[in-house]
Amino acid sequence: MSEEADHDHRPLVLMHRLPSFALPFRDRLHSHFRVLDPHSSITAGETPQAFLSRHAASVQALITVCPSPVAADLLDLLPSLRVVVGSSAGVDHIDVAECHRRGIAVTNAGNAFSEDVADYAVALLLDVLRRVSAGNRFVRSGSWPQKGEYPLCSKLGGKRVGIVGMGSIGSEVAKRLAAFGCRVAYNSRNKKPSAPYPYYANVCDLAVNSDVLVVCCALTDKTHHIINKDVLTALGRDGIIINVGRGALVDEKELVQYLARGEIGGAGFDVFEKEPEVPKELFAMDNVVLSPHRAVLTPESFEAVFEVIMANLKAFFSNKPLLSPVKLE
Ligand SMILES: O=CC(=O)O
Repeated sequence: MSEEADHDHRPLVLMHRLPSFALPFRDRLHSHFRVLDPHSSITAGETPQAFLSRHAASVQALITVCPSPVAADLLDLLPSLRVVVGSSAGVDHIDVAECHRRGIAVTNAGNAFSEDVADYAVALLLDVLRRVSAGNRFVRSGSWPQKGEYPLCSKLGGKRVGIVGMGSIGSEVAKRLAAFGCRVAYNSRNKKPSAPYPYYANVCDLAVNSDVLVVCCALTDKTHHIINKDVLTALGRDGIIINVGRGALVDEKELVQYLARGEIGGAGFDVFEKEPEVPKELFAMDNVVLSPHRAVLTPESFEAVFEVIMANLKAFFSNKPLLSPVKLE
């Protein structure tokens, strides 16, 4: 770093492995913080590890992007780190317990993505039920009208939708689907006084009473494979699974087999257990809609998340309450 930077007392913020489309935000951070960005500051031939050890000692804040892991090995390189500012809603890539053990605060994207993710969940569900993508393929392949009648699809209104995770994304999904005339119920760690829908403490009970499950809870040790064999069996052969949370919320291997055997009616995935790997069996299934983890990605969401990042950083360095702190489970 330059001598000038040595006399600059603004906190040093490391932007860790940010995708190139997030880089314009770097310039806007400059007004309040010194910004260390390996993308543009790394010396030719230097490894990211070597770059970090050169600058790490004074880094006080880390802006991180999912799924880049933040765990003990990275934290060991950053002895002055005081806050990890997550740019995603999910923080399963951050070892929150380890951060808290070291006295490092953690924040996430708060509600910045909730509306866009909820829109996307509805889009996937509509697509699976009404076969929009499948119809698109049918027409483009020249099958219409040569290959006979296109099969009937199914109406959204009136469906019993079980929402797994009634956080800010879940409540936006509920609001939208209630407006479509769906009967919404939910499962969450706790009953939410603010959610005017039937609550099921057990996901299997929710599945038995649902035509569709929309999965949008946080991935933790407790929710890993929350959608398992028992839940799929309870949902039944006409049931539909939409996952906009994290791949590992669903036992993907089981779900693929249930779909292959016709024991689940359809699925919409924005996330996968080992993304970007997608089980090949899904490619041939017309009752499945696949998406490359894009539910959050709109310019509007990006602007909103930048505001949240900035607000968290400013609050942290002026000893004010954080906007979206992540607490230990
Ligand atoms: O997947 C994206 C997020 O967690 O914000």
